[in-house]
Amino acid sequence: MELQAGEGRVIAAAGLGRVLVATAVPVERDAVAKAFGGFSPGSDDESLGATAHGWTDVIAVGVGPALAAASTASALTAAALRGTPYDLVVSAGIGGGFQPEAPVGALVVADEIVAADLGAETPDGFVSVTELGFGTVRHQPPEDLLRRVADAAGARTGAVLTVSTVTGTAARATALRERHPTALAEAMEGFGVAEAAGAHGVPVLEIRAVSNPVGPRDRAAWRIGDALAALTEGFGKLVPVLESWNRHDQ
Ligand SMILES: O=C(O)c1cccc(C(=O)CC[C@H]2O[C@@H](n3cnc4c(=O)[nH]cnc43)[C@H](O)[C@@H]2O)c1
Repeated sequence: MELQAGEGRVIAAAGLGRVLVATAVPVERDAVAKAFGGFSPGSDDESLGATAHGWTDVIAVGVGPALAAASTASALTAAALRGTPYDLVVSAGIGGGFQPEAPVGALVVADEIVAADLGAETPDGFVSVTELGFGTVRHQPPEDLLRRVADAAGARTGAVLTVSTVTGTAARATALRERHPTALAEAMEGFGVAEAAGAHGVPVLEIRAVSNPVGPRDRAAWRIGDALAALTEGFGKLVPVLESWNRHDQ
């Protein structure tokens, strides 16, 4: 069914969920929006660059966990104040893939969203803020939904790490994998988006298309165009899953 801008409220009223997709940068936002048939006029929130697709808004929230958290929280609050709250938040974009499990061009759906460098270095190694007694370093997407999304999109599932510094050495890639053996990808926004969603009591997913291997810095190895194409193709396949998702499925 082709939806026009503005129909989101009607659909939400009928019980289907409203979805906020948060990418870091506009080129990722546009790649996701393409899967929904491109932009529709009548954005719900022009100041945040939101683009209405009936039941889904796709916005660029900025690079890094702090800006992503602040922008996502603003969008969630604005929607709630309008009386059209979101039922699901999806952090999406390109990311680094741990080799060989997540090759360039692969799609990864997070079964855990982990803040991998939020903690303290000690003589005995890294200690997370949770181990230090402060807050959480992980968010758990709804199991049933993430499996349905991954199956539909042909994606791998595993932990997606959020880092503030892009990994640039083999030693750091190895250290991350030792601490997080199920990690398939790293990126810079997922945990921030998840913290905002958690503060609003809204479930979260993270979907990453692999643009580069996690490891020694090699700009020539980036395949951003391929990753953006994979993002569009993946979202195209999972639109029906999101369309039928309902917060009562949680
Ligand atoms: O300068 C570098 O070596 C470098 C390598 C990979 C990515 C970057 C970025 O500045 C992109 C940050 C942007 O893209 C996401 N992203 C893509 N690949 C990775 C990665 O390997 N590790 C972390 N983040 C990545 C990220 O979510 C940001 O939105 C620079």
